[in-house]
Amino acid sequence: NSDFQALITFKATSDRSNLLYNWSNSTHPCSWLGVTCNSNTTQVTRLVLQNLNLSGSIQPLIQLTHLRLLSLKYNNLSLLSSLPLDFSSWKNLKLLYLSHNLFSGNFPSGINQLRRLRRIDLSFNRFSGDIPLTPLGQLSNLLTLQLESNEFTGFLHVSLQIESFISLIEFNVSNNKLSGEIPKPLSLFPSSSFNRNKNLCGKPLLKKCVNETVDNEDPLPVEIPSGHGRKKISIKAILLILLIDIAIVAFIGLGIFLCCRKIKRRKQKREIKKEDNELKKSYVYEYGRQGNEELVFFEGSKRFKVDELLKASAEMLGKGSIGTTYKAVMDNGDVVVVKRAKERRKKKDVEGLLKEIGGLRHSNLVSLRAYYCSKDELLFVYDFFPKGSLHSLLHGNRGPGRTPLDWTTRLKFALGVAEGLVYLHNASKSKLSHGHLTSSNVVIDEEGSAHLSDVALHQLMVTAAPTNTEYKAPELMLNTHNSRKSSQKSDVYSFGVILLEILTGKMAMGEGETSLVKWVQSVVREEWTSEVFDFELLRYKEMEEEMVALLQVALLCLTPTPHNRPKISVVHKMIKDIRMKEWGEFTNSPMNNPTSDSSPYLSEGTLTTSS
Ligand SMILES: Nc1ncnc2c1ncn2[C@@H]1O[C@H](COP(=O)(O)OP(=O)(O)OP(=O)(O)O)[C@@H](O)[C@H]1O
Repeated sequence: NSDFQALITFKATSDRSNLLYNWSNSTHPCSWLGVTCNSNTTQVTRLVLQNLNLSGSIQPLIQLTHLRLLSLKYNNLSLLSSLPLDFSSWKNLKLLYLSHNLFSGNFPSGINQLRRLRRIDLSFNRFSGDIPLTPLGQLSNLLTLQLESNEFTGFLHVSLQIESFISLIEFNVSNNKLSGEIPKPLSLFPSSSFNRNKNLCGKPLLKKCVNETVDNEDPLPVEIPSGHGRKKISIKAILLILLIDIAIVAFIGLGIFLCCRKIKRRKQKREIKKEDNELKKSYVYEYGRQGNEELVFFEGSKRFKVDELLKASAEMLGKGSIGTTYKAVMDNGDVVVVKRAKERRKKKDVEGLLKEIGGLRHSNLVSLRAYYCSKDELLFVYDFFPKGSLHSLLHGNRGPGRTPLDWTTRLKFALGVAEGLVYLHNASKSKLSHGHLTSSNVVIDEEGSAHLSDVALHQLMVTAAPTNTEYKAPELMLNTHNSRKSSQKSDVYSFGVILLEILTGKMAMGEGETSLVKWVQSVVREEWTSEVFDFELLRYKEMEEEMVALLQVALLCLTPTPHNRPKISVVHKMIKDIRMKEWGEFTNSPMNNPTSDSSPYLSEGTLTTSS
């Protein structure tokens, strides 16, 4: 086996202190210190040999083509002779940690071909020469690039044609010998990323760059013939004319773009208005024709008449599998959500279950305030939650300007949803279940608490089935005859999917062909657990244990057979146990303090108990 042969050669040349004493023929190489293999124990996938006084060359390890993690931190490894390092054979490598060694020479070649790379740490070595930033910028999965405390020279050149370093969250080239201006894509990193480079200048460093182009007479005047003989136009003037031309074209383009957008928006508004009118019309029609149907309110709600609801200005929030949801602002300022079901039902068939649903009261549920059921119309009235859904907080506006969701807030959402479900599952003898738990059916209040909406609504419907199959438990997918019959155990499965969304920041449908559930399960199987977490969570390194614990809870909820899936009360307890500190402290979360100008990330500090 070439992998094992490579390990033996490496030990022979590098382990002079014989600290790799169990690397012997009497045991299988996959059980050797620091070695992890694939499932058929034929190839090495991880090699972690830190602080083992290893010296000499890593050349033999280049053979390990299935490596995903290589960490050789804190050794005395270097290059033998003047052989250049070529890492291009490590096609599967995701994490590369070579810091605190004696590597020298140019930046190892072939790194920019390792498309799966997420972290590169070459810090505290003696690498010299240029940093090939433009090729490295094409590594679209790269999260960290640590090159500090080496002897790199030259300019930090980044090609602007490509969206360089779009994924990078940590970058450090401090304490090198770099010079010139820091390019724009990198200037967003803190000054600590660039400090101690004598000749580096520009943002974020305080040192301004002095324009080195000499402003003397134009060295190369260009002669252009004119009607009156020859006139000299400088290169500067030509550039200026070109720039003005480009600006005019851009201006016209922008004008056209804005016009198109305005027309499109007007069209959308007209469509929404049409839908609103439709809603109003149907009320008028019903009310006018039958005259005897009214909204049925549940205990504790402020009451109003259907015609008051009619006068309200309505805005469509979205269309779901049940029907269309509107936000309605009444004349007295009251704001409610009206859900208009696609399906018509006879009042006698639904009022029993609706009474049960209307009687549910819990701080993590959206209470049904009222319903309206006539021959042609079925409406549900709820309170309005201005912060919107968990889905929009997690996945909305993922571009620049997004406010990241900190870990504590996410953990609080998870606990809130679990608490709502525990209440729901124990609220009645009829063993109510939610039936369509998704992140868009979890809305968030002003205090940052999660509330389950659309509770049990699908159980009222005959034809409308939940469309988002990503949340459906396997037993609902397989049993077509009974596929609409959700259960408390299928709620637990859907909750598992929501937990994965909270942890990964990815949508349930996943990317490409693979659903989120399948993707997470495959990554975890390959022991890349921490790789699944949302990059917004990567800065909470000290809380990774809590994330891993919540991931384990999520995977338990996703157990394929309902019989082996835990009850929600067990799941709730497990989430509660993740953080042993008082959960009451969550009220300090920045979600609850919108006036706080501190970064959301700082909220983690508020968790330390005073005791
Ligand atoms: N009480 C509420 N307050 C604020 N927003 C709400 C409320 N109820 C629902 N919404 C939002 O309105 C939008 C439309 O909701 P709707 O339930 O009709 O569809 P959906 O949740 O996207 O789809 P489906 O329920 O079929 O999965 C969603 O973005 C949802 O988060």
